[in-house]
Amino acid sequence: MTDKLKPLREQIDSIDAQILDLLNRRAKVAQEVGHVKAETMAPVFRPEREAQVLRGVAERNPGPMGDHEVQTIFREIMSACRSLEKRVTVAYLGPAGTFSEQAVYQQFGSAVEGLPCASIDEVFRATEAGTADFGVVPVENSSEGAINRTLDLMLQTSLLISGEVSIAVHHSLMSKTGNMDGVTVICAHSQALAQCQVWLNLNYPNIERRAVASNAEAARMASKDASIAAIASEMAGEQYQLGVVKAHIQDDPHNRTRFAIVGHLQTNPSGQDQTSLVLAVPNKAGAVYQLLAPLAKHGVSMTRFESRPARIGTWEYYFYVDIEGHVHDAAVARALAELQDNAAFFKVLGSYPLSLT
Ligand SMILES: O=C(O)C(=O)C[C@]1(C(=O)O)C=C[C@@H](O)C=C1
Repeated sequence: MTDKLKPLREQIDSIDAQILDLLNRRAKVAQEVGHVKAETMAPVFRPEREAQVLRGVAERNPGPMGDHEVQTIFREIMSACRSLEKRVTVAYLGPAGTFSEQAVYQQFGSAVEGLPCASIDEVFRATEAGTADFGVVPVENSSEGAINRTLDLMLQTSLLISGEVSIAVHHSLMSKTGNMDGVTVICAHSQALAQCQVWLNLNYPNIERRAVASNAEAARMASKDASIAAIASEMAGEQYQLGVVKAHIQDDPHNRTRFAIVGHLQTNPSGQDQTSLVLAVPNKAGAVYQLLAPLAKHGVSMTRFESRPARIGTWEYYFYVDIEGHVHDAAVARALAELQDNAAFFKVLGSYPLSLT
């Protein structure tokens, strides 16, 4: 056994030495890129370039390593190289251990400075003020729909969307002891309580449910008090040393949340992009149909259409629309110019690479 292992491990050692050498050669080139960018004040984080690199390695991957695993490794390599140019600070809805934090690492890799914020409003404020280079905010959940606060803030902000991330959301019921003995209340964010309501009605119909600021806050509370159980990610549970009563209790096994990366950056085309808009029309028959007609005329696909009541009285609704393509694509530019002419309100929230997952 050991005789057979020894030469194989020697091969691995030799390959590791080559990988290490290549990684550092890549890092030195990234440092040079950093110097060029510093001279021209160019942005360090380039989402379109990172998306192209990650798509490229998956396309060229001969296996046996899976495409997702290869992309995860290259995401970390770019994160480490980027941090040699500048360590990017990213604000998110905290505390640490939330799905928002997971979204930060999924987009930026682990060589990033996370800035946990108490609310979605604060994520926008910190990014607008430059305390953080970027912010990560939840946009919609596959079972609960839009995150209305984010949509409302998108309307007012000067920030642009520069990327999106989709996270699989798995909730676990956890407590200090790992069982429900003596538990009188189950705490979680209201969204998580809603996403687990069928399971909770079946299994713990008589235990009080209490909405708190975040799932991570629920986990922190449960770590201090044995009468409290929390619904949170297992990552949050580990952080607060909770025992798992039952894993994956969300009603929809495919539950996902989509997050937007917001910042001051205008992202260049990556080849596979999406553009987010907010629109409003005068309140008359056929207005929405007319408004969207230029998209069909120029062959631009709409991938999302969401309405929010306007609370200022002038128009009835704001429409949040995602379309395929980048504002710099000729067909998209033509469609948007015509669309803007018919709209009572028109705002481009940003063009950015489609998320990998
Ligand atoms: O190509 C660049 O602009 C780089 O800075 C290099 C690099 C990389 O490591 O590949 C790092 C950071 C950017 O976000 C994109 C790519």
